[in-house]
Amino acid sequence: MKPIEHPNAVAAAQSTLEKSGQIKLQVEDIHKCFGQHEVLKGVSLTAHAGDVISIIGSSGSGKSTFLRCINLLESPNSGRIAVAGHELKLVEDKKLGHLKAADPKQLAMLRTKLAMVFQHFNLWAHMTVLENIIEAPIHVLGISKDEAIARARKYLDKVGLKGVEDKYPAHMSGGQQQRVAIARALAMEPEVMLFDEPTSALDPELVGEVLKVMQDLAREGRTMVVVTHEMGFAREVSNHVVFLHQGRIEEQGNPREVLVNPKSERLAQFLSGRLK
Ligand SMILES: Nc1ncnc2c1ncn2[C@@H]1O[C@H](COP(=O)(O)OP(=O)(O)OP(=O)(O)O)[C@@H](O)[C@H]1O
Repeated sequence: MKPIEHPNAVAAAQSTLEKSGQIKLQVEDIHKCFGQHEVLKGVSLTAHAGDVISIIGSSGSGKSTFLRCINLLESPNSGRIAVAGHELKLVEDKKLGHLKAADPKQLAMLRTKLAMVFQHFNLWAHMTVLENIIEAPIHVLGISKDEAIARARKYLDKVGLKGVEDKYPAHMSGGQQQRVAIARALAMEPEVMLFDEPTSALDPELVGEVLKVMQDLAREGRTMVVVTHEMGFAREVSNHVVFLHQGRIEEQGNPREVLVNPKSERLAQFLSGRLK
């Protein structure tokens, strides 16, 4: 793994990244404890442009915590994070014993490049679909309202939801709400999309419509990191699978190798009965 560049060498980092095939996300040696419980024991990940990385593992193995550490929704105890060549400058919060962003503005900027799609959609109930989507592009990216509305329409169209701009989330199915959440993430035009179990809260009959949208995004060359229990998605759509076990990467690689011929006994056990 190439060393992550220091933030004050951003220009140099960008030229290095261009040469090295556009690394969009580089996360190195993340450790995370909740009290005495060490949930992540040194997890690293590199996503190049167009990679679709599935993170799989048993319940409690640390998948969501790892994803949340990438955008600092959880604060890691140690580790390094770089997005599109910009390393996030982290300093130790001595009182709390974990890392925090040295510069909140840099964190805000990096978060615009990392859009997150949550298990429970996290749409604002008091806002219409359109308002949900245009809020961050206007207030965080600073684009005009007209441009934000144009983006919202474009990405609603992409997720197969035309004409729903004025609806409220409560009047939509879970699958539709999740597709709105994906459109909202797309409207930030991020470098990397992070998905935290995006279909786990859906009724089984609604899972397919969300997976189809994610498959289309993958085909378009979007860079995606997906925590998932959908082994079909991991096998058919992703180009890299990471199997987490008790906070460590137990095995990773090409889905056809990892999921069809696992080397690790634990992975074989995890997969038995899950692969159809
Ligand atoms: N905020 C928190 N405070 C204390 N412990 C936490 C917190 N968040 C997660 N944990 C613990 O960390 C461990 C890993 O949780 P995490 O949600 O990352 O696992 P997961 O692999 O995503 O599981 P699942 O597939 O069930 O979502 C679990 O033991 C969980 O109880």
